[in-house]
Amino acid sequence: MSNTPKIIYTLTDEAPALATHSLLPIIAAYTSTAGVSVETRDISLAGRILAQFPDLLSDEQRISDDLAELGELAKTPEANIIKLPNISASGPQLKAAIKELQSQGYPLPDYPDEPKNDGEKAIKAAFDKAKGSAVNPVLREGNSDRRAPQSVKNYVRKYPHRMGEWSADSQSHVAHMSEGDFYGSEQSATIEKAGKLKIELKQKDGTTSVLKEGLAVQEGEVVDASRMSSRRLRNFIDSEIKDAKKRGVLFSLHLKATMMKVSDPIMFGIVVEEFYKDVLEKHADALKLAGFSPNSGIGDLYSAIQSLPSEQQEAITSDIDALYKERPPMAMVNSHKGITNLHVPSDVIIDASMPAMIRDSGKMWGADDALHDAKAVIPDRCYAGIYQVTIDDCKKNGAFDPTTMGSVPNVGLMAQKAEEYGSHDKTFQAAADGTIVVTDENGHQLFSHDVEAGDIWRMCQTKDAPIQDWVKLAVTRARDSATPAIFWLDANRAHDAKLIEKVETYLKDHDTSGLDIRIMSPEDAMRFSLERTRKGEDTISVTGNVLRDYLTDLFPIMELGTSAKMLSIVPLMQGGGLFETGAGGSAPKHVEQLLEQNHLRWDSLGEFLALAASLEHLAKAYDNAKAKVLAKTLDQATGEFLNSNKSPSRKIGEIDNRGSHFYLSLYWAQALASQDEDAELKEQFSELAKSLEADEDKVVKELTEVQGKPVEINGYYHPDYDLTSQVMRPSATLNAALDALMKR
Ligand SMILES: NC(=O)C1=CN([C@@H]2O[C@H](COP(=O)(O)OP(=O)(O)OC[C@H]3O[C@@H](n4cnc5c(N)ncnc54)[C@H](OP(=O)(O)O)[C@@H]3O)[C@@H](O)[C@H]2O)C=CC1
Ligand SMILES: O=C(O)CCC(=O)C(=O)O
Ligand SMILES: [Mg+2]
Repeated sequence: MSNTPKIIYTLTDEAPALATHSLLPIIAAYTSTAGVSVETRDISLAGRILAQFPDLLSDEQRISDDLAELGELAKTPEANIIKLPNISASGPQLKAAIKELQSQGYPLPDYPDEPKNDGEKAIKAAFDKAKGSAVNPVLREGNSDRRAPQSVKNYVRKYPHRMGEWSADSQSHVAHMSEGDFYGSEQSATIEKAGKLKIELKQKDGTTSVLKEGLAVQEGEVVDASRMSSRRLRNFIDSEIKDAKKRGVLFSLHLKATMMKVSDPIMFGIVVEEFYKDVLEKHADALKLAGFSPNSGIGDLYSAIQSLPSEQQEAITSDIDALYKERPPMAMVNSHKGITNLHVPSDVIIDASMPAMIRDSGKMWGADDALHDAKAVIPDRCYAGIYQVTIDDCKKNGAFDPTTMGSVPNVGLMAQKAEEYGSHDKTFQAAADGTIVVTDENGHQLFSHDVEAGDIWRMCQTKDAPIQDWVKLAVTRARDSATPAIFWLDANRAHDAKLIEKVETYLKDHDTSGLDIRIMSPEDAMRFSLERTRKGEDTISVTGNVLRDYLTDLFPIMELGTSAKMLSIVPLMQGGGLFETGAGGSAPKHVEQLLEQNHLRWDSLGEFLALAASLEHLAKAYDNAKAKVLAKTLDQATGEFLNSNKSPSRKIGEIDNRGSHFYLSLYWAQALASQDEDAELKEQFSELAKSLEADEDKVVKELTEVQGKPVEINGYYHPDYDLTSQVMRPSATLNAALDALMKR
């Protein structure tokens, strides 16, 4: 253990990155009083891209690979990382970020969609390291513990968010495949002896190609493989488009093209091809020439065709407009701007999009700017059913009531790239008809799937140590909060059946006397948890990686209005701590509002909660009494902050993110001034508390009077740092007070 206590605060993207410019100076000033240093590391999309190309950049432009460094740090006991949400870039976002960096003078190459030689292949591979969910799997060397603290539940009971009303005759529903999907084809095995696996495609024509070899597996780890038939997916989409039209409901698609960065963009592309089939077939040659890629969404068509003659552009766009009349109405991301559900693969991300629909009466926005019932297409069956169960419950019992409902915290298996979310380097689209087989070093065959050209095949790994740690975490949580804990595992699914064996074994390692721990299929577990939650009872969900992601948006969004109010801890397996902020994303819409009106509605509650947990961890690890006092008083300040309802408003002229930071610092200083555990802190903060109290009106005025006008920060993915700081720190009075604290 090194001697200097250190917290690493991550610099990310969009709204959380903007908020950091205002919050970090407060955190740095307060923690400096306990001898804690706060260092930043850049894991933003722009930073991740630049770190890939050191040789192309000048000395001033070159930056270190902070993500790689943090990935290593996460494997050590010293790790104390506060991780804010970052962009998990889809193809279009990655290209936009590259373009912006090029325009700022960074000599980066273009993204080669179809690399033609080894040089281009290397460039694509470098960019792809920054693509999709590139950060979280690297840092998550532990399982996840996400919950709504009692203070937050109390706040919501006092200031409940709005929930849309549900009607029993809602036509909204989930549509999933009934055959040919990943669920139906899964094969699973537990590895008996460490070794190496090989994945091959044995083509019908007799040739064999190696897709991957030397894939290391550990003893006791669970591996599985499954296949999504592209033909069956196409058939399914075709019939669901017709069904949506017949029922008069919106057509919407819910995937996770960011986290599942290889398989889901392909599935997204197939849906785009089916929905716009007639137009895409009619103009196939022109669109090929223009470089349109369906996997990037129909938005890509509109940019690609710019290179075509204008008559051809018009012919294509008017055919699309005509097609919309034939097709079912589409769920919209932004009806004013004509952005549909199929525009960009990262616009509709299932973990957040399904809960938002369920919170809003089961409806989504149509092109007419009104809410309508919708068909939510979630092709694979592994997890689709949980949303249908929730919809059925709302139809029967009405919307959930945030003032009375219980809570569903989550203990999620995610360490060491567990399950589907670690499958990208083992996901392939079959180049030809044949069989994909997996064999070990002795030639023993583990899995075999017949595939047709275009099918998606993927393999997942779930290591044994993370499973043991997950079971332990579940038992600890159940004990600490005296709450039933349910393992959401489906005995009829090959992978889950293997996990059930392990869970049953590892539960015996712990004292579970008096605890209510059960294993249920996801749908039964959902029914059980919803029934309890309606009665105000809490139920811990213990799930794999995907359900961890889905449930930690679904329940917080119903219970708290947003997953930003979650406490999200990752106890790292080597003893360090990773403190994630909230469970949601980087809120691009919030950036838009800041740029247009200088108002940032981002709620940093997740950051406050994470910081308190990080300080508490640090206090224990370094036996630092002052850090302990800081953690305790920050908790009190957060309680007061919630109680006084100083969360950012959505309205111009009222306190926004920056105002909420001021109030947190005021309450934190007051709590430090009132405590008697540390006289030095008491003295330092008494003075600050007094000056902040005296200046409250002045600071709030300085923070709100700047609103209502557009601001410029010179970039979206890579804004100017100093300019952004100026925008985010408009109160000279608050800045001076913090400077004075730092100088002491
Ligand atoms: N951990 C991570 O790093 C994660 C990253 N992402 C990434 O974030 C980006 C955007 O994803 P998206 O699915 O749109 O989800 P977001 O969570 O960013 O946004 C959905 C909506 O949730 C609300 N919201 C989210 N966070 C806050 C907050 N702190 N305060 C107030 N409201 C909040 C906002 O609602 P309203 O507009 O009504 O205010 C927002 O528009 C993507 O690039 C995605 O890959 C997504 C999830 C996790
Ligand atoms: O890493 C990502 O892309 C998203 C992560 C996420 O949604 C989550 O962990 O809840
Ligand atoms: Mg999520």
